[in-house]
Amino acid sequence: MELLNTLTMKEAQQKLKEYFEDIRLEQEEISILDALDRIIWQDVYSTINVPEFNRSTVDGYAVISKDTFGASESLPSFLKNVGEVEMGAPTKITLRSGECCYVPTGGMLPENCDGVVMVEYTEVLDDDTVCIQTAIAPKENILQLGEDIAEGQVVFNRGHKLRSQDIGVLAGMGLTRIKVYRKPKVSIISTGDEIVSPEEEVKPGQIKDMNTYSLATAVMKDSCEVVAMAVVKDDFGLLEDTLRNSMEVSDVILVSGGSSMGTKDVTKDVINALGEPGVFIHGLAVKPGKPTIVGKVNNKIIFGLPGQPVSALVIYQTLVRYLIKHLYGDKGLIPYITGELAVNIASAPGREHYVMVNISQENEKNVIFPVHGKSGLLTMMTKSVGYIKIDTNQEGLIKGQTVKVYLF
Ligand SMILES: Nc1nc2c(c(=O)[nH]1)N[C@H]1C(S)=C(S)[C@@H](COP(=O)(O)OP(=O)(O)OC[C@H]3O[C@@H](n4cnc5c(N)ncnc54)[C@H](O)[C@@H]3O)O[C@H]1N2
Ligand code: MOO
Repeated sequence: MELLNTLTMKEAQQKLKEYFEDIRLEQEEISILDALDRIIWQDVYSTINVPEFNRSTVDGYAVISKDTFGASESLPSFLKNVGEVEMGAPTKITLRSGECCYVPTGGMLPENCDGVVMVEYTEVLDDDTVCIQTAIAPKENILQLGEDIAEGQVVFNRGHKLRSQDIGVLAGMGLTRIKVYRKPKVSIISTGDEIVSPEEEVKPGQIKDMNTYSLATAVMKDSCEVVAMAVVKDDFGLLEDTLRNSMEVSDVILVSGGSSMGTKDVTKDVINALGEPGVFIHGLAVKPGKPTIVGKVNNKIIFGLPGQPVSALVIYQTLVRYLIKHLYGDKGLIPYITGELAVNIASAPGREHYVMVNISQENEKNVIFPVHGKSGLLTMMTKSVGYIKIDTNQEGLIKGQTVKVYLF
């Protein structure tokens, strides 16, 4: 019997990169309101300064900071009040030594002003005189022209994934449309004679489909477009037809089930029948997820994920996501947090283990608890916040050891 020729996860990622080096997504231009979590296509330069004028960050009196040096509540400085800055309008005031003027938060600073004293530290003595009860340093309580973004500056690099704060900055630079990578189009196919739709009643031996739903939503979360979903019986011809149709409309196809060594596990043979180069990975030295398949046909990427719901999602997170990020040039690192293991965790060397975990916070420390279970039991993942990795050659991890938790 053929044995799975297992690669480490790193080797598999490397191989994926080699096979798909030539596949790139095109760009599209979209409104920034639709751009959350999308990946920037080209470096973004600012054509303006932000802010576009020197402005105050407090409600107070615009001053020449030197005029306040040495001032205190008991020994205040007295400055001549020469007027008021209007919000949202330019000011013509130019301060001379010994003068001040009222400026609201965000208001334009008068010429020569290099700081603002908060109103709390001032007292208006009469129409002409303001008593300053504190000293301020040069540049205190002001934002200078271009201090946030300078004209001509590269604000975002190609490959950056847009977050809400980034979209705010784009708006601040006057950009309401942005070029991003087109979303990868993904088809999700679940195989198995036993799989029925969640709305259907199950007969003995049948189960309700989980993988289509968990994988489709995982893919959406990674800024991909789900173009087709199908449940297919374990039948060579049916799966071949479904895959052929999916290849017409998708960049990536995720098949779950039928990846192992059973007589009805046909995913690998079907991918090979579709064309060259066909399957180039079958078997990973990981747990869960050992029978994973990856193939390439006509520049389309086909994953054969293990049918077990946990294995399918774990391989999605560790391998499929790696490829998706590569496709759209996302340079973002996979975030993790660290914590201390609450207990020993055993592991057999030879495979990289992914152990689901939960976190509790004790004495301001993250304490990490494993959530054990079989890879057919998806609630193992619903009870967890992420997973830790145990290296291929490690025999386990020890209580108290610091570990990285990759969050879902
Ligand atoms: N002789 C061997 N048997 C198995 C091996 C092996 O190396 N040698 N590997 C085991 C491992 S590890 C896994 S994981 C599974 C993978 O099996 P398949 O990819 O062939 O998947 P199926 O047999 O079709 O299904 C496995 C299991 O998952 C359930 N399933 C499938 N699809 C769905 C779905 N869409 N929603 C919910 N649950 C699903 C299915 O009913 C099965 O219970 O192979 C082991 N065997
Ligand atoms: O490794 Mo399989 O992927 O768990 O049950």
